[in-house]
Amino acid sequence: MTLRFTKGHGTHNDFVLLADTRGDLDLTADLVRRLADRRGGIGGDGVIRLAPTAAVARAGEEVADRVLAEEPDAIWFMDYRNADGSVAQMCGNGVRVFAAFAESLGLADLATGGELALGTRAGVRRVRKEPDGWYAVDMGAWSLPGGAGAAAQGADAQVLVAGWPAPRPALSVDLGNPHTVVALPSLDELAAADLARAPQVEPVPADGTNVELVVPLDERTTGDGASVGRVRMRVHERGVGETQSCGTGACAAALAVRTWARHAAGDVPVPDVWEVEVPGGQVRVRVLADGHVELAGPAELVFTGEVVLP
Ligand SMILES: N[C@@H](CCC[C@H](N)C(=O)O)C(=O)O
Repeated sequence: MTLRFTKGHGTHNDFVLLADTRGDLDLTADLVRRLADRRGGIGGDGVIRLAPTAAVARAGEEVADRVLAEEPDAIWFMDYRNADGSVAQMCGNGVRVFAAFAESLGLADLATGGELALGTRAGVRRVRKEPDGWYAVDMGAWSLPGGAGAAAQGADAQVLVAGWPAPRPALSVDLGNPHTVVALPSLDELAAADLARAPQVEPVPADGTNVELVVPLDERTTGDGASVGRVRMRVHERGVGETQSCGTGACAAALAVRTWARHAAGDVPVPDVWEVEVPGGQVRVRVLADGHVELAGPAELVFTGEVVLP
């Protein structure tokens, strides 16, 4: 049997995309691992199945029922799997690439100012295309699981990266999927960090976490006088390892740095727009007034092919 696929990426966070428009593909963890394998398969940080939201609901995922109740137009669902075969709730770069994939299949038209509402395990996500070709996603509500106490302290966890003499304080941020963000004092330390092994997080998160190492950079001022925050980050993704980018991680990084800046600055306003540099490029994070956060960045489809399944 052969399976058609498309390979795509968002700032080099790369995915194998499968168009399961009838919703009958049995995407087992073993199949995901084989497709994502960089030597024996196609290779990717994750596998994305585009399936009818109704089919995902029929398969027993209650979140798909909630998606359709909230937004009946969200007829397509992003079934996201990490490279190790585990299921993840959300993928920010993946949503943008999913939108580009849906356009390529004729399932969405974003060129004329339209919007694509899609289902994910973290709820409905809405994507629009900007004039420069970037995709902007309303990533929904974010939160600090540690609450106001963690915001005031700047930390509710500790992270130990291999080779560090001691753990460092870290802030948990929820983007529909879990993140733990650690500030480093210099770009040299960021570059030197050993992310080949999974960082140790305390308290140990029940469902694992994605870990972002961040260095806040100087703000820049735009032509109209607005301040834009800047952050550089590296990420170790749950279920994958170090990746070149992570969209939900970029949002978590910007939100953590903004939280730290707010507490350090007292009443001085902090930027709502943040440019996040990742090894694979740059994305933009905008903190919205309604408690949501928006992620914008590129999405590329690279090639299509067929894989032979045993
Ligand atoms: N790369 C993603 C996040 C993918 C899921 C993550 N590894 C998890 O398990 O939560 C992104 O761009 O957000």
